[in-house]
Amino acid sequence: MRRPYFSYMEVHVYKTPSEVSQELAEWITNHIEETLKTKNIYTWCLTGGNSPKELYTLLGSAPYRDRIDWGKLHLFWGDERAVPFADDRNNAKMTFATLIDKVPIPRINVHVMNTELVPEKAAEAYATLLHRFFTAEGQTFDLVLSGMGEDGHTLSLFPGQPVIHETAAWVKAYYLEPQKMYRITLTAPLVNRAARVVFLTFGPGKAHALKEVLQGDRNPDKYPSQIIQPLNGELHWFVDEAAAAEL
Ligand SMILES: O=C1O[C@H](COP(=O)(O)O)[C@@H](O)[C@H](O)[C@H]1O
Repeated sequence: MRRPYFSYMEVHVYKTPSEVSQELAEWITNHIEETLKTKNIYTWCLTGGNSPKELYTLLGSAPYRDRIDWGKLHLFWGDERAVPFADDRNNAKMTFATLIDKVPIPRINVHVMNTELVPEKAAEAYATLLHRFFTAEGQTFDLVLSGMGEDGHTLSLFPGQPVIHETAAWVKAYYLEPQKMYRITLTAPLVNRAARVVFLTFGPGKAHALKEVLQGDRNPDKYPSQIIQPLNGELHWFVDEAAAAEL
């Protein structure tokens, strides 16, 4: 088994995707409550994809909605497809529909990637925004929620793309030829300084990639999720039994 070198890693396995979402809703709510006992704001980087929809719906409903001090949260996104906000493929659009429109968070605390700009400018603008919250060293987000595709990608770090190995820029835009689309993504140097990174992933289609990411030889070009290794923070995987079947 590949030995992780980050400070802490835990794999949380539950029977069904719904159980995973419920446990993670409780876990995130507890983390927000605990963190806000000692800090005034909680910075949370969100993920797109299908996996978080039930989680977001739970967090936008009682009892979680009422336990969270939404005025102290700042929401960001880990990646975005360079399509208008109104496009169903837009990650932020999905998050508004499932969570943000249901909770009393000030709009000024919700930091979407501006896909009206050309992608490189959108990445630059997002990096500038992030520099208002985080310094060049030390902890960044309180929480990064991430997903993993069947091909092992996370954020918009897709297999074989040079952006996987970015060491300086916090945000990058690039043309993803197989999808004929620009992607805008946070990079490992920023995400790996989060206090906690949580991957949420389900289903038999993810089982092989999950085994390779956690137990295979190091090969982030093939399995980009391996590049996410919080330096001083915690890494958690919330998965269902089907995704965990090959571990
Ligand atoms: O392309 C993307 O996919 C991943 C994984 O999505 P899922 O539907 O398999 O959960 C997601 O984390 C990322 O934000 C999205 O842009």
